[in-house]
Amino acid sequence: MSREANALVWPAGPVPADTPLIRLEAIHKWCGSLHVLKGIDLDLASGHVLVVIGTSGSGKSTLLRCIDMLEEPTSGHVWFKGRDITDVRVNLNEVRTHMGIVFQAFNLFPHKTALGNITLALEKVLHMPRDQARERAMAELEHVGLGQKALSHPGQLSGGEQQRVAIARALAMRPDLILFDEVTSALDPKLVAEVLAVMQRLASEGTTMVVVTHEMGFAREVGTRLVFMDEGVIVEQGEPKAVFENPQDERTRRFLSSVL
Ligand SMILES: Nc1ncnc2c1ncn2[C@@H]1O[C@H](COP(=O)(O)OP(=O)(O)OP(=O)(O)O)[C@@H](O)[C@H]1O
Repeated sequence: MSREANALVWPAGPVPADTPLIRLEAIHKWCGSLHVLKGIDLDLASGHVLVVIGTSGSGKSTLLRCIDMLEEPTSGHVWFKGRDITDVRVNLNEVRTHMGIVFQAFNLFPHKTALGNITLALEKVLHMPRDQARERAMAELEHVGLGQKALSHPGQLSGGEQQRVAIARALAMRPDLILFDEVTSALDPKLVAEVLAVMQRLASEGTTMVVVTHEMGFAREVGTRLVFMDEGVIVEQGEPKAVFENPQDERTRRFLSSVL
């Protein structure tokens, strides 16, 4: 059965107060003969900023993409607000309107303005009337400090500004959480700080976020929970400052001493 043909109603009624926003249960992911995720269990409550750090190729981005099922786990379950979204009856397009994702590549339409890119998403995905969509898009551009650049095209914006437009586009959908997949990795170092500052502001406003990052300062200072991955497993997790100051596992110690 194709998922798009499915019409399981979302969300499935009231969610009990103690249900985690996201629960990953025994997630395995194979890519051909490569065992990329080797049994991931993870709960995330609303309001947290979960930072995922680790060695290159350890499976961080794959883990992130399993959360919104852009990568389908080979086995295991992903629960979102108490519903198992690995269930083939769930319409993933519907689920994804509740989860924003921002990638390393900005994925903006070059022929549309910053405002037009966000308005279009609201019209197409949420079927919002144009005037209302423009109003919300403008508010989100102001939110990320780009109100003055609303009518600029992506080619007229710096990489940092384009990424902030992409963040505003994700915010405009009013998702329950936003996934950030190495969003500063392609940026000129001097533009990284402006994007991280926007993310820090969102965190301080209580936005639930999962952030795959190589920015250790951000991970330590802004994260409320930290996961360290190596070779497809979560080696260590905890409160970020505690993990940075007193890593328990030798692999975490080795990694932190190589990057700090
Ligand atoms: N679709 C795929 N097909 C084949 N191999 C894949 C696929 N997706 C991921 N991999 C492999 O899985 C491993 C984990 O990749 P992933 O991008 O999740 O790691 P990462 O921790 O985010 O790495 P980095 O920090 O370098 O971006 C890598 O060896 C990668 O080459």
